[in-house]
Amino acid sequence: MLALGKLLELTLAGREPAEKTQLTVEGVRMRWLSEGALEVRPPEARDNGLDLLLSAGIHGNETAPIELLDRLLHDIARGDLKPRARILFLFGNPEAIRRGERFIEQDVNRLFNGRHEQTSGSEALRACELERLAATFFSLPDRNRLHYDLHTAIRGSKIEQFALYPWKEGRQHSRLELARLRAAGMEAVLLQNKPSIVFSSYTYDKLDAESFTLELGKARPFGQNDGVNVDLLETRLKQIIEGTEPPITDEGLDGLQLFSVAREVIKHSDSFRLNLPADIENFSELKVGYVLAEDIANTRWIIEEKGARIIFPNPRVKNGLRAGILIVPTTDENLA
Ligand SMILES: O=C(O)CCC(=O)N[C@@H](CCC(=O)O)C(=O)O
Ligand SMILES: [Zn+2]
Repeated sequence: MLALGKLLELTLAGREPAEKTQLTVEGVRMRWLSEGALEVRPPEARDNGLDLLLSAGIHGNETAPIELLDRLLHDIARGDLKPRARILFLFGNPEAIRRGERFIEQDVNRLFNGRHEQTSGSEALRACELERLAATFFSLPDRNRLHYDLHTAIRGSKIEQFALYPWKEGRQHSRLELARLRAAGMEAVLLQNKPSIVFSSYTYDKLDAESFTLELGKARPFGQNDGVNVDLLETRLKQIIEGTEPPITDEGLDGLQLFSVAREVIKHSDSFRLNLPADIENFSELKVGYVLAEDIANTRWIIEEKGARIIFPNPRVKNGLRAGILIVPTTDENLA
């Protein structure tokens, strides 16, 4: 296998490769761009016009998605997977990956869409670099742009695999992309309804990609991901990469559950208290009238929405950040 196929090993060791560019026997060019960043380019005659950004390890302890990208890269470097798409592989937070932590000082996935400019430190610099790498990658005209930012969650979930679809004023969510996600094993999609500071929102909003955060299961250390079944996603990604994806029909979404955001629960102060059991699962339902959280000056978050569910509850986030998302079921009537 070509040495550049070992991007994860290089990243874990904090090493630069001796050769920055390598060619597979099929003429696929692999180019190391920066720590945890590698571009794959098919020979021009095989290029099908898709630019695919695959990122993982934006949170360093979410290892199943990192292992998945590592397998895809190995296959490409060995010549077993023959890309027709241009691909950018990104391991988001190398230092956090080395330490097995979600982040070191700041959550990188709260530093996009300009947020990194309002702060300092190595993770702000990394967010800036990830924006630059993505912007350069998605700068070629007349190409299809697709970004999957792969994650696993802190807690268990009533719905194991789901996607979050960013929002942009005047842009409709694509039914075709949702059908593709369904085929890739996603059981639900949260349709966002306002701007956000996560990586997928940056590439959706600023770079015109079809972008998604994908949640694939529960976060575990390297080598302990048997419980995270990414078979359907892995198969679909290989088909997308090789240009052999079965045609997606835009008719039924085949049971894909759709949700919209009712409210983001923001932690405003150190007095913030979340009234949920520590082991509550994502997508747990909350009854109308339930006092979900309390914060400074007797402010209370009370459930008003029928059918409300909670995802990503986390009272330990920094003040000013999202400590959970309240979601409600929605329909497919506004899809393009
Ligand atoms: O389990 C959790 O609480 C967080 C899992 C995770 O990292 N999710 C992403 C979602 C990004 C998005 O909103 O699109 C995150 O919180 O950064
Ligand atoms: Zn994550």
